Amino acid sequence: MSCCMSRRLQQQSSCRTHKLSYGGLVMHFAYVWLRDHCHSASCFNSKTNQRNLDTANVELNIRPANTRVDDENIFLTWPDGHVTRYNLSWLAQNSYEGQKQSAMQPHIIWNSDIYTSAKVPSANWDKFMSCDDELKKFLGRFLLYGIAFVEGVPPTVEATETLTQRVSLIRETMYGKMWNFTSDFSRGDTAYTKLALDRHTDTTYFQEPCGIQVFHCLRHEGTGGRTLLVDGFYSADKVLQKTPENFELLAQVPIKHEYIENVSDHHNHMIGIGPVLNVYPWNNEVYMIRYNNYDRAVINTIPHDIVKRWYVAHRELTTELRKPENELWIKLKPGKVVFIDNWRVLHGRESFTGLRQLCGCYLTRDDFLNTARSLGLHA
Ligand SMILES: C[N+](C)(C)CCCC[C@H](N)C(=O)O
Ligand SMILES: O=C(O)CCC(=O)C(=O)O
Ligand SMILES: [Fe+2]
Repeated sequence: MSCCMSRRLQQQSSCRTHKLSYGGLVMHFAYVWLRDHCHSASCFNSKTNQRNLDTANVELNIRPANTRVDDENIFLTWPDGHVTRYNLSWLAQNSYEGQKQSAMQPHIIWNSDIYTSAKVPSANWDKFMSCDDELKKFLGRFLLYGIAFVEGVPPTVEATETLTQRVSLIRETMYGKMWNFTSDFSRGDTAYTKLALDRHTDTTYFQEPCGIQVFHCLRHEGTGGRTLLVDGFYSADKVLQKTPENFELLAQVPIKHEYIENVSDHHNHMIGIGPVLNVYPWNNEVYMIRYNNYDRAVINTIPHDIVKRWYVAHRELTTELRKPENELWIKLKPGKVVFIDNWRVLHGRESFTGLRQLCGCYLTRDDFLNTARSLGLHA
C-alpha cells in the first residue's frame, strides 16, 4: 500500500483498485478502468472524442508500475511504460461516488400549488422562433418542470409543426407525424372520443415510449375538455418516502402494455415491456414513468405472490397521482401550445361536448436533449 498526501488529496492503492480522496469525496477506481479511460493521444482521438485504445487488449489485472500525484493531477505509469495523466477534478466528476451523489437531471418536482406559485412564464411565439435565448429559457423550464408553454402561436397545424422543429424532431408513429384529431373514432382508441381520460402517459406500449408530447387545441365549440397534468416524479417520490419497498417493486417488476387496433384500415399491434418506474440503479433517480391503466396488458411476468404486492404498490402510486392537490388543470385554447415530458408528466382530459380539434405530435427525446445541450443547458 502506498500513501501520498497533498492538501486536498489522499490516495491509497490496493491490489486492483486505487483509492483517492479529493474535495471531500472518497473515490475508488479499478486499475483496469484507469487504463481504459486514458486520454493520451494514442488512446483517445480528441478530434472525434472516440476511444482508440482496444479495451480487449488491456490486461485485466493490470497495475501501474508507478504513480505520482501533484495538486491537480495523478500520473500512472503502466508496466509497458505508457503514462496516463488524469486531472483530479475530472476524476471526481467521473467517479461512481461522484455520480451517486448528484442527479443526472435536476428537477423541481411539483404539485398544483408549487407549480402555480412558481409563476413559470410561457414563451412567446415570435421570440421563440427568432431568438435562441428565448428557446434556451423555454427548454430550461421544460427540463426543470417537465411541462412548458408557448403562447401566441398561429392556430394551424403548420405553425405548430414549425414550432416543434425548434425543439426536436418529430417522432413518427402509426398515428402519423403531425396529428389533427377530433372525437370521430377514426382510430381505435379512447382519445378519439368525447370521453374523459384519466391521467396516463402515452405509448407505454412502445419499447421506448415517446419522449415528448405536444398539444395544440385548434378549436373547441362546447363545454368541458380541460387538460389535466400531474407530475409523476412528485408522486413517485412520495411513494419512495412513505413506502420504499413499494417504490422498489414498481421499479423492479417488468410489466407489459399493449395497443391492439383493428379499425377500418388500421391494423396495429404494439407491445412494450418495462417497469412502471424506471430508475438509474446507482442513485435510484426515476427517469421514466410508464403509467397507463387503459393500455396495461395481462400481467404474466411475475409470480402470484409478487403480483399481490405489486397491486398494493400500484395502488399507493395511484392514490398519490389522484390527490386533487397534485392535479394541474388547464384549458388549452387556440394559440397556446403545451409541451409535455411524456416520461414524467401524466396527462388526462375532462369529457367534453361539441367539436374539439386537437393537433400535435410526439418528439424524439434524444434530439430535444441534443438541442438543450447545444444551447449550453445541462441535460
Ligand atoms: C395522441 N394521439 C391522439 C395521436 C394518440 C393517442 C394515443 C392514446 C393511447 N392510448 C396512448 O396512450 O398511447
Ligand atoms: O384530448 C386530449 O386532451 C388528450 C387525449 C390524449 O390523451 C392523447 O391524445 O394522448
Ligand atoms: Fe394521451
